[in-house]
Amino acid sequence: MGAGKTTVASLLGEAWGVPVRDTDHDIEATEGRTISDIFVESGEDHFRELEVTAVARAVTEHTGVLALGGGAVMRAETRELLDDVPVVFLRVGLSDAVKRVDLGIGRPLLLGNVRARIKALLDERTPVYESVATHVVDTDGRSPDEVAAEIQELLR
Ligand SMILES: Nc1ncnc2c1ncn2[C@@H]1O[C@H](COP(=O)(O)OP(=O)(O)OP(=O)(O)O)[C@@H](O)[C@H]1O
Ligand SMILES: O=C(O)C1=C[C@@H](O)[C@@H](O)[C@H](O)C1
Ligand SMILES: [Mg+2]
Repeated sequence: MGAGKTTVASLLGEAWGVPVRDTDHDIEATEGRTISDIFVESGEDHFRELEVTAVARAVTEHTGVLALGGGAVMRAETRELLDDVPVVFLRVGLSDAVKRVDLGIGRPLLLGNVRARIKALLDERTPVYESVATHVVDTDGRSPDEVAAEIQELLR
């Protein structure tokens, strides 16, 4: 969270003239409720089920840039769906992530101590992100435009 997936996907879509999708947005549109409400009303496990379906649908229907939710690749089913496509891991360190997530509002997994929650998630997830990624781009201290430019070079 706060790595810039949504922001950078949108910049890449503009640069390449291709459609952009974001599975978090797809889930909110299909459900007619926010991610926060889904977590509170139905729980994280239910959100993860919706997320697998959303990624499967996007991978089938969509050609262009796809931004995932921050926890999507923690599910093996989702990782398998990404086997045949380039996957960019936007790496962010604790301090830049904390600055970017605006107290964690709208990000239910960050409720409580935002810094501690991000640290725990980064520790748990970084090896998985690295294993799924075909490309890794550092985002600390760099603007979204700089990050998007590096990805354009990598995927040229
Ligand atoms: N490289 C960057 N430098 C500074 N701010 C950034 C950068 N990338 C994104 N941001 C800002 O950080 C915030 C979070 O970005 P964004 O929503 O794109 O992250 P995300 O990875 O999609 O998060 P989530 O996993 O919650 O969907 C936004 O306000 C965005 O403008
Ligand atoms: O990192 C996560 O687990 C999440 C990230 C967001 O993109 C949303 O998918 C949701 O807030 C959960
Ligand atoms: Mg996002």
